[in-house]
Amino acid sequence: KGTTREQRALKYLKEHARQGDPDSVLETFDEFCRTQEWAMNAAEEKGDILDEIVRELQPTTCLELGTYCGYSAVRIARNLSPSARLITIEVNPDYAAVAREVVKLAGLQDKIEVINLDSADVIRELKTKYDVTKLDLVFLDHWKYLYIRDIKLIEEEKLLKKGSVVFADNVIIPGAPGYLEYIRGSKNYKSTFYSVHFEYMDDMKDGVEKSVYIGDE
Ligand SMILES: COCc1ccccc1-c1cc(O)c2[nH]cnc(=O)c2c1
Ligand SMILES: [Mg+2]
Repeated sequence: KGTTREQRALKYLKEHARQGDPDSVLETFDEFCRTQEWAMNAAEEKGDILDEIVRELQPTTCLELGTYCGYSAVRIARNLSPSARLITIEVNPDYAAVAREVVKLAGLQDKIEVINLDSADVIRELKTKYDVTKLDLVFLDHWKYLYIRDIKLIEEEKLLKKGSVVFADNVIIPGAPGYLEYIRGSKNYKSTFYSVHFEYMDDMKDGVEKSVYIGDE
């Protein structure tokens, strides 16, 4: 058809969602994934846990690795306080382009910055180029073998503080064994595993891991 799945999803959102209404964008995206085409959104049970974390933590500075079409970026940002910000990194230019449109459709372009670069390169520049001092929330949802690389980089950059939350998707499917071993073995985190359904699949189980940073600042 010449269009990509992500472009078809965006078209559906533009035709069916209410402009400027994040809840409508998310509901419409869920409807698309349930009725038209599956997409790898941190939705349903995963999204509910994410909502709970954001509402309880009330983070000021959030970092998401793996924007895809912007579903979880909108899900996070819709619950942020007025001055709070989300930086989301997407290495794939086609995904980043769609995500920027979805963020605009939700009316959240003032809270969300989509960066189309490699996550490691951006993490190294968060303090100098992106005016970040500390990260209150990190959401890992990009390539699973990069979770451990990037969390170590975030620690090296001293971007976490006591109480910062690192939330990781897909720790069962596709799985992030190295990351789980690392984070659960580290004295600097208190980790909790949640068994959840895989997005939009009632007969498949996945897992998400919530880790609270308790280490030295
Ligand atoms: C394109 O693969 C889709 C797929 C197929 C089978 C199993 C898992 C996944 C999957 C699920 C997710 O939530 C994901 N989240 C972020 N980056 C991913 O690559 C990713 C992959
Ligand atoms: Mg995921």
